[in-house]
Amino acid sequence: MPCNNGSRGLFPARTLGYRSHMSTQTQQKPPAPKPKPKKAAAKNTADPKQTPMMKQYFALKEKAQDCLLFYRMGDFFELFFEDAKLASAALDIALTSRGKNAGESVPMCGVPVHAAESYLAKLIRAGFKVAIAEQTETPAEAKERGGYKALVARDIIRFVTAGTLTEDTLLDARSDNMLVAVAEVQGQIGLAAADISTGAFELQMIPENALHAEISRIAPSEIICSPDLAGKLDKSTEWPREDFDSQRAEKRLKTLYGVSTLDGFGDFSRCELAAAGGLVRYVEHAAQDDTPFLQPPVQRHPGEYLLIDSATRASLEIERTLAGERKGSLLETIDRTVTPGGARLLARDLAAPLFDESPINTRLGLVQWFHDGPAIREAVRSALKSLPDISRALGRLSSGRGSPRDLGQIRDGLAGARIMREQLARDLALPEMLDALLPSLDGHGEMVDLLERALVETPPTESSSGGYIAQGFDPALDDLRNAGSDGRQAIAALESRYREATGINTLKIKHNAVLGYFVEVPARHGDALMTENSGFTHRQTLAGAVRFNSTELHEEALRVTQAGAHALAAEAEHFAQLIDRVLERKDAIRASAEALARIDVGAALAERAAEGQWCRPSFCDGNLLEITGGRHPVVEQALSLTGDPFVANDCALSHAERLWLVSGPNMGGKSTFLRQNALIVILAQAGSFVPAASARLSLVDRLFSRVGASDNLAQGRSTFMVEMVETATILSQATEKSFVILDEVGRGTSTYDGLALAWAVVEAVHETNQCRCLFATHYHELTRLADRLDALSLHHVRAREWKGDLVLLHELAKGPADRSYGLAVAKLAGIPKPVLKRAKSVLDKLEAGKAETGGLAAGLGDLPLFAASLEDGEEPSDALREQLEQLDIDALSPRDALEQLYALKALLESGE
Ligand SMILES: Nc1ncnc2c1ncn2[C@@H]1O[C@H](COP(=O)(O)OP(=O)(O)OP(=O)(O)O)[C@@H](O)[C@H]1O
Repeated sequence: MPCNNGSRGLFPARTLGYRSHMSTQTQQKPPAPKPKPKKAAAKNTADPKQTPMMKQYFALKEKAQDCLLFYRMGDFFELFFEDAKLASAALDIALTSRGKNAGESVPMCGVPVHAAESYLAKLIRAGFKVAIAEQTETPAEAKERGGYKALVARDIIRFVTAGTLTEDTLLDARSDNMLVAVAEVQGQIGLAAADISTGAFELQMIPENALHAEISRIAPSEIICSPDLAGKLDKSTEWPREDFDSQRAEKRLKTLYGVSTLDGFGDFSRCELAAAGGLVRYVEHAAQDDTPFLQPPVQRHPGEYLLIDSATRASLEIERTLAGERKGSLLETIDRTVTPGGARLLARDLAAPLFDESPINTRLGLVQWFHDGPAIREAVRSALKSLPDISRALGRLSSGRGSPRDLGQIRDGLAGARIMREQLARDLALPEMLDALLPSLDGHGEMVDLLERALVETPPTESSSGGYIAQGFDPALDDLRNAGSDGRQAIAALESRYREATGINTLKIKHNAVLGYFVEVPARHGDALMTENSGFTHRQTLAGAVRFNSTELHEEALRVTQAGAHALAAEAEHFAQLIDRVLERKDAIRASAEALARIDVGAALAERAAEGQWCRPSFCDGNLLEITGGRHPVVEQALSLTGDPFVANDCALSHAERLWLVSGPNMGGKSTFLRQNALIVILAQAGSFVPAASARLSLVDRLFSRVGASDNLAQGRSTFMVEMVETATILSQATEKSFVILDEVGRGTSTYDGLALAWAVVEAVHETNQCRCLFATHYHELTRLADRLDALSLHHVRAREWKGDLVLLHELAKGPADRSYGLAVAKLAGIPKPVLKRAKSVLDKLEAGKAETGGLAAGLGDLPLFAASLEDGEEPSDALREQLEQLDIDALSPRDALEQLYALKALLESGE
């Protein structure tokens, strides 16, 4: 039975030699993680008559826990029991059965080994995890060990999970693939995030209320956490608490990086260490104790970034639309990167805009340089296009899953980087960012030369068949190859000689995997070669042909196969040495990859800016947001497909005019205006030009967006409840430096309740949070607030009725809207005429009533302001509270404490 010893993908070259190492490692492993029975596992029914194979299967399944078990049998990975049912349904492949267990037939399905990656991709995407059980010895070894009937030993060589992938075919080239681990130590939360495919690794300590926002920024493929946190995190996998122990974690990290102290990487808190330790252990487990490829951890400080909570992130459709699509998102609209590394970096930048002017300006300087130099931009972008993804090639090589093609990619990527450096260095006035990046594009000369000499031009993705070491690199290898080809020529010559000698023109020398080389003649000539002195030995008779061997053929064949085997071994040795050489320089290679990605992002943003006539934003102190001619990039792009122009609008917020109340008809463009300003803030702080004629802003620390109730954000909770939860978050967290967009707060409930809430929220934002805010509303009554709130001003989107039809101008103007145009919009939408007519008569009645009673907001005229009413509410004295405040608990003996409790209780009952 062949054992795959290819060098890439799921089947690292270590499958066989790995055995002893694995068995010792397996014994040392900490207790297996508690299974999370997300998907049903195979049912292990004890059956006294179980075959040895079934016993082995169940032992492996026990180890695989909540993963589907791919059990290697010959050229197939087989799945049994529940696993087979789940996989056959998910993969749409036939479910069969094999033998019996506990009297019932065993469901089974299988996938061919050579196509396993594509099936795996499907399963992982469907949310499964898969354990790969390989044969760890050959049938011959098994026979030697345990006699004729011995079962081939198998073991799990890898757990394939969404967060621990490295294979090209299983990953999206343009997105990071993040694994997150969360740990809690003494009430503090640590978060570790890593992309195993590139080795990126970051740690941070975060307040619990920022955890979800951070997870939504990272958008991980997989989350693991200790059992006590499992309830707090959706879609997470529990992992044993001991792996999150901070002391063990520290040791694990020191071993991983071969250092005696972690001080050189940062001053990590216990919770950060715990999270990092859990993550490293999980990755080690997934790769069955292979050392994970992880860069030294980078410490992240939340204060360095613009904070965006998950609801805001979702509603602004930054990386994905509300429907979960990349298409239609801000990212898709601005992404002009030409390399996968650049695309991933742009997504990261956009997910975490900065809160520090200096690095933003450094990024903007790069964009500006490419913006102002279309020729160099074009040249750089076309050079980048042809470069391979070095980060991921390096990731695969580091994790032992590399192929000769990955070495070729490193060679081509670094050669390209060197040329790019030469090209860029010709310019004397480089921006600060390029000055800093250029040195890391070079310095690999010797290694690139080596790879150029050693590898063929297009190395294969499989190392097992050889053929990737270039001719002339190793004379001994060339000799072996020559010996092989001499042998093959000699065999060809032998064929002609035999034809002549036997007079059989149809005689052929052929080769197959079972017999090796043999002489074949049609059946009718078989007898002629059967004679004793013919020099041929009979091997096989088929229906139409007879096959023979000969001493000469045997000798030549031996020469060919031996030379071939030696050549393969020589290539494998070179392969291992070349990988070592590359890994010696992995930090420098990674720096080159990062520099290329940054250059790609800079040039891509410049390209986008030039395409859309975007401007460079500038920053100032205070609380300003001054945009002239601002546009919504996604809506503008959508409109351009139909040829409709986008109407640009200005926004001018400052501390003295920090709250704009925007009213106007439905479909008038209120939401678009609100969102475009939020997107401009994100783009600016991410270091991009922005879709506007000019933009000046003071840095925003937190961005909040609360979208209209009809926008279908709510899933699981009622729409109004979601609206209120999000509004509550804004009111409790927005600071003077924040920017808030509130779209139709209060719409999701009865008119009176809605208006009352909207009213109170506007007052609170104005008086307490004092942040910059755009507030869109249909409650005309709110305009009265302009009289009492100094920093609130009124604006509306313009519309006109022309010949009975509504014309939406999408243009923002000062002052309140004159009317709501609700019926006119309904007409536009095609509401039947009788319904419209009826609505009109109801409206007339309502308006007549409003004139009599003063309308919905009658009686609000003498309502005290929000802040004033708060003060009123806080005033009454409270003896109980006062007495409690005076208590010095630390100074109390237990007896005194009890007495105090009695006294407090008595006070409460006295009603004072
Ligand atoms: N500035 C603009 N220029 C051109 N078209 C625009 C502009 N703003 C909005 N639109 C168009 O109008 C549509 C509706 O805009 P939007 O959703 O912002 O209106 P709205 O006032 O918030 O409506 P509602 O009150 O019903 O929520 C957009 O999808 C877009 O097609």
